[in-house]
Amino acid sequence: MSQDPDQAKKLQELLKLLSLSNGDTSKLTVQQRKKFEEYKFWRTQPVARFDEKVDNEGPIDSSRTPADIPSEPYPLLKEFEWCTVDITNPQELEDVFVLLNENYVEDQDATFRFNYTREFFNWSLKPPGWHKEWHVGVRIRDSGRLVAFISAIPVTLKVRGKEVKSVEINFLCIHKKLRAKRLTPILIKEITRRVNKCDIWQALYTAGVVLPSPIAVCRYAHRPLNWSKLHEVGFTALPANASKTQMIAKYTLPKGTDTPGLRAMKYEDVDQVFDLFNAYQDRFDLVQVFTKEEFKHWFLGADTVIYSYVVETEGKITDFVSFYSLPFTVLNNPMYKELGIGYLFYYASDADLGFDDRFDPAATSTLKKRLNHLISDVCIIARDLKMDVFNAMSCQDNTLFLDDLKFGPGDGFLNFYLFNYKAFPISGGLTDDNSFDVKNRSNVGVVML
Ligand SMILES: CCCCCCCCCCCCCC(=O)SCCNC(=O)CCNC(=O)[C@H](O)C(C)(C)COP(=O)(O)OP(=O)(O)OC[C@H]1O[C@@H](n2cnc3c(N)ncnc32)[C@H](O)[C@@H]1OP(=O)(O)O
Repeated sequence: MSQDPDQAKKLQELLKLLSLSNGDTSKLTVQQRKKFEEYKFWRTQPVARFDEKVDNEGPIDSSRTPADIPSEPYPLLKEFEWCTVDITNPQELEDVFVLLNENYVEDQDATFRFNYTREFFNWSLKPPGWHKEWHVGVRIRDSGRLVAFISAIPVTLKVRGKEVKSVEINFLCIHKKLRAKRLTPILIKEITRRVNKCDIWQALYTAGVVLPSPIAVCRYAHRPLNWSKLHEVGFTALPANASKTQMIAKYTLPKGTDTPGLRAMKYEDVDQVFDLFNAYQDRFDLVQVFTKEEFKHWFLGADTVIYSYVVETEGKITDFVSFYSLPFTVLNNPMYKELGIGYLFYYASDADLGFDDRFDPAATSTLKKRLNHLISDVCIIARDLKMDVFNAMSCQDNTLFLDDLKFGPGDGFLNFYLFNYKAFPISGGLTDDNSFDVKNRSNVGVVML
């Protein structure tokens, strides 16, 4: 790859964007954070200070009821107006994905963009119990143009065994031209108001940026499925000591899957998979509790977005795995229009369910073997669906297979936050030097889109 300064800068941005670092952690910077007092907005919110000692887990402020919450939206500058985005209306849905596709994440040279689709939004923003009022937008009063968005969906969390009625906040986005104008705090206060009005006081959210205060930190990992294409579009560099042929050989997967009984999940499987899934999730300290209806939505609710598979042996389902698709559009490239990207979502296996302790060496070894096999097959399925890279995080039991299956640690970290809830830290699957913690794994059992 040529290394003129522009090219090098671009490459660096791209690596940051998808965090494909080929396992090179030497350039990792320690995440910078301000002092708590310098977070002008966050210091006013019910969140823990950095390194605050937690005595008891639970709500920070539980003094209010919906009647104490204002009925009117927060004031905005007169050029702007609030809107509730009706994503069942094709034009309004279009407004959201134009905003996100153009402003959510993009490298500076406008070479790549997330290619959010209608199907993706219908799946991610309309789970059972969704509220229209929780799809909050800001429009320019004169033109009606949507320039900011934030969303909440209802979820039930379980934090170390305690159920917490919450929302998940996602897709916060402000048009590039309106950045650094303190619109974010207003959007957050407005969505908080709308959620509080429904008598919900806690939220889960994730961000790459460090805010007060993460309860867990996970790291991205990337498994190239089509190394030549990733290289050709400038996503991944050729290491100095390797040839292209060697890199292609390194990442070549077997021709077909080889787990007997592996097949796409069907509606008829839901009862069995639901029980297996709940039994498996029980091991983690932070999970989302799904109703059966939610389970169907999240795992079977959107063709071409969510892919779910099971392993069935003599009528019994022993394993379940799912991943979702969120491609990048490649702009201005003569050869490629799109990069296919798969994201590991939830999975479950009965491999170690017979053990009392998941860290028992025999339990670890049996689950590790099973997961390596299963996820390797999932990578093959993803490759056959024309995905070019497969992403996973260091959460769940993923550290048991990430290194073995050639997932390279990314430059990106994801911080997990709870709003208005104090909790002891939860391990995110990382050691002190930020490599994957194979021994202790992670106790984060929630996967955020
Ligand atoms: C009970 C119900 C509760 C519901 C609410 C729960 C909380 C939900 C919280 C939201 C969860 C979102 C989950 C996701 O969707 S994370 C995804 C975030 N989106 C993107 O990265 C897309 C591209 N970026 C943008 O659109 C903008 O850069 C954003 C909107 C991110 C910031 O725009 P801008 O750069 O123009 O900033 P500002 O001048 O308006 O505002 C500056 C203030 O905002 C604080 N800031 C910056 N980034 C984030 C961030 N990602 N979460 C929370 N706070 C953030 C910052 O520390 C500062 O506060 P303080 O340092 O002075 O204190």
